[in-house]
Amino acid sequence: KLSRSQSAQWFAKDIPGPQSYPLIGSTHLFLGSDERTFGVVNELFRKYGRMFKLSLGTKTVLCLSDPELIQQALTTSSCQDKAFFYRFLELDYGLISSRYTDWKLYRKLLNPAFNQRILVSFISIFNRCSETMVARMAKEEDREQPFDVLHYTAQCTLEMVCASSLKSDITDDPQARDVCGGIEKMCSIMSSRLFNVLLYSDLLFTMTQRYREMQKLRAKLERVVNDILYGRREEIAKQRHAQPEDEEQYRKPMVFLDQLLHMQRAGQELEMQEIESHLYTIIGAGSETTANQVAFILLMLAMHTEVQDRVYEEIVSIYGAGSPELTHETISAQTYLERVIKETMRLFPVAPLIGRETMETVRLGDVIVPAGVTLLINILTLHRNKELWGERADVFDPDRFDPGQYDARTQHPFSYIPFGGGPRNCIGYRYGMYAMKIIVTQMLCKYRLSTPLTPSDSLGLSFAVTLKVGTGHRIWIKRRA
Ligand code: HEM
Repeated sequence: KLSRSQSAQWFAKDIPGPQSYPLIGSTHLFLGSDERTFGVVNELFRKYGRMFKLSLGTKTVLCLSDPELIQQALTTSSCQDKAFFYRFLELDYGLISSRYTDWKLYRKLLNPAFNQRILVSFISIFNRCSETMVARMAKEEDREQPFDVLHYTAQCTLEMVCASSLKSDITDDPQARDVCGGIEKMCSIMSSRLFNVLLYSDLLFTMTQRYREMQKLRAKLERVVNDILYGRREEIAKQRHAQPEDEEQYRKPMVFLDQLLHMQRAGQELEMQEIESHLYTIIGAGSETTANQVAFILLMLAMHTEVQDRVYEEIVSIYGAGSPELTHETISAQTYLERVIKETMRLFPVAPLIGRETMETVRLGDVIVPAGVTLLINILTLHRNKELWGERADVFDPDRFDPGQYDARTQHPFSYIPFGGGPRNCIGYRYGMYAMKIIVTQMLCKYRLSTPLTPSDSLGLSFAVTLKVGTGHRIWIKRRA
């Protein structure tokens, strides 16, 4: 009888892939800087196309590039466990990493916290946080050296998530400001384990300097999160004491933290460890992704000033001059901005690598895949595949998403998945779209953006859970008349 890893290797014997050696697999290919490693990964996806196998230590990873296979992997119920490397996030109970069986209940109970009515009620919060961010940026006006706009968007999106989903105002809190850089650094340490087989062992990892650094960063984050969590818990207890909740009130959708604190499993509240895991997940997933994505959007607008002018014209035509009055209706009317966001997410999807694990034998295309095999999807190379996006796949062209040009009948639905796909897609995609639209609108109302970077420059992309740029999202800002 074959062991799980032997049967995983055996089924893949005829599938093409790079040279692999005992114990290390193909990880020798990934030595060097993060930028080089990500470059090699992307090159492999481009070279092998449809499907190839990659051995990471003793793990067999099936890499998928074909939208049909990706759709199967993301939607089939027996592929809904997360890949082994999500364990490195150390968020075992949060939505992103949890086991499929636990996840089903979590997702069902947390979905209402992202319903349309709750999101619309966040617009004023997002607007206030964006205005604060733009006001902070005044010190960068007309500077000779460009600055990395990510520093500002990271603080802004963290404040947004805390104020909306966690009901906690952390504006200008120095502890919280520290946390932004901390989350970014933690992501970089966690993702560095993926292509370094020596760090798969928790024991070896705990002996490294990176681990110690991670513990320190986590302790800082814990202080902020605990203040929020225990503060809100006490408030709810006081409210309950003053006015006990009736059945109807209890069933009303609440914001994320309240929904979590009311969540019950078999009549019992969740363990504190589970609640904390959910909180870290939502803070990381909600702020890191949106901050990086919006930084890419601002960089693209700075690079393509004709596109920026069109977005600005649309803003003026909807809001007139002066401070914009943002509502669900006006934001929905910003259709050109939406195309710009979609096109940026095509070229620079901030969650570029996602993975699943087969839970039982499953057929993917013409291959029978046993249980325990990791499936890896590279959203960045999928979105730049010339067979799916044409010869100009690498060119930034928001009109690609003009409803007159975009043909949903010929474009495979899984050729564009910036928010993932299937049941474990992004729970916050509408939240993220609102937040990004509002930040960009506030930025462009006040500033005209430019950058020394050009479309032909290499941005030095790398993977650190989210997509990173070596050059930084460097822009200049000039106040509009
Ligand atoms: C531009 C913004 C965003 C992008 C590009 C993005 C992207 C993604 C992707 C690709 C996934 C799937 C991960 C996988 O398959 O393993 C995901 C999942 C998730 N995202 Fe987002 N996300 C964004 C914003 C947000 C926001 C604002 C929140 C919350 C406030 C959020 C919370 C989550 C959660 C909790 C999951 C796990 C869902 C589950 O498995 O049930 N994301 N996101």
